[in-house]
Amino acid sequence: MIHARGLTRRFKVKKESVEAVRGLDLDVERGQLVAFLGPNGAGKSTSLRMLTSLLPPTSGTATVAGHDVVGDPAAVRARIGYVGQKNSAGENFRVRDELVTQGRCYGLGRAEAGRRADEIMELLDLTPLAKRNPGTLSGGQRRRLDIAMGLIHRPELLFLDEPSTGLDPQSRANIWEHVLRLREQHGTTLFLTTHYLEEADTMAERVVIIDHGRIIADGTAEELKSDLAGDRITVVAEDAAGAAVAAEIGSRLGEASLEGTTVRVRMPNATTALPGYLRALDADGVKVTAAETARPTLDDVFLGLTGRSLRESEKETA
Ligand SMILES: Nc1ncnc2c1ncn2[C@@H]1O[C@H](COP(=O)(O)OP(=O)(O)OP(=O)(O)O)[C@@H](O)[C@H]1O
Repeated sequence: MIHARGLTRRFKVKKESVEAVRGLDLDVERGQLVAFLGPNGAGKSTSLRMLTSLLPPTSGTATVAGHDVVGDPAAVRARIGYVGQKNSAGENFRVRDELVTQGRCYGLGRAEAGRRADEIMELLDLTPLAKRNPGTLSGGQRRRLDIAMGLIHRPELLFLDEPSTGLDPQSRANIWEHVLRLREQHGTTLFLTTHYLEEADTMAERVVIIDHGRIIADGTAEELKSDLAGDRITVVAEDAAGAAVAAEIGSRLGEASLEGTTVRVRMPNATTALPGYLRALDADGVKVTAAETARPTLDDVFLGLTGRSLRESEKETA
């Protein structure tokens, strides 16, 4: 459904050249749900704009829904939907009329556009809101309308740029419910960017992480976490001397780091390793005041790969 090779985009800013995307290689099969993650300025939107044929690449190629984004952008656009970060519906018409107008823009006849609007409102639970003006909808309802606008022409592939940003947790969950339903009922391929690591972790079957314009990780959330981050044991020793011994013993089990009286050890299978570790500490006379194990998060994956936290990078560049 998506095949990109060496996709690159440079921007000229004054006399400087900014390499927003550097040689993106990506294959997405039909029906996949891919979350595209990365800090601000990593190149997510630029990649999306190239894949949706809105922005020509500086170099490289991409075939999307069977057509070349540069050679045949109209064919690409007819087969994909794109839901950007900004609202796509205006405020002049009622919800149903907005959808019908959008359908007409895609070349549907009046009756067909009406049928399709009704169908899509049903799918996204917008039917009770058909006569409302978009300006009066809640954030979550408005976002569902944006998604409906992107689906009016039955695209095989839907790009969503930050579909749940700015919504409260309940509305976010509701958007996800609808996105998953879309995939289940229609087999739509979904490619979305999100800032919410937990959402990408639990909802997407594949996570692609981009940083400084390059893909640095690609796999299921589980694969990335066990290959690139590992579990973590944290123990707090009673004093610094004990912590130093705990770090030394920990380094035999995995990658140990010491901060004050806290020792963190990264390793596979922390829960089964913990009892043995605590026994070894006890045998060496180290007094432990707290101990816990944690499964890694996608943020740990990013930290392991770049030495930066995704959340910190977000704050720095925000
Ligand atoms: N039209 C443009 N002109 C100049 N530089 C640009 C342009 N568009 C993007 N860039 C630069 O390219 C880099 C990648 O930007 P992009 O918007 O793709 O990142 P992003 O990962 O989508 O970020 P965000 O999460 O903030 O949306 C940034 O350094 C940005 O400043």
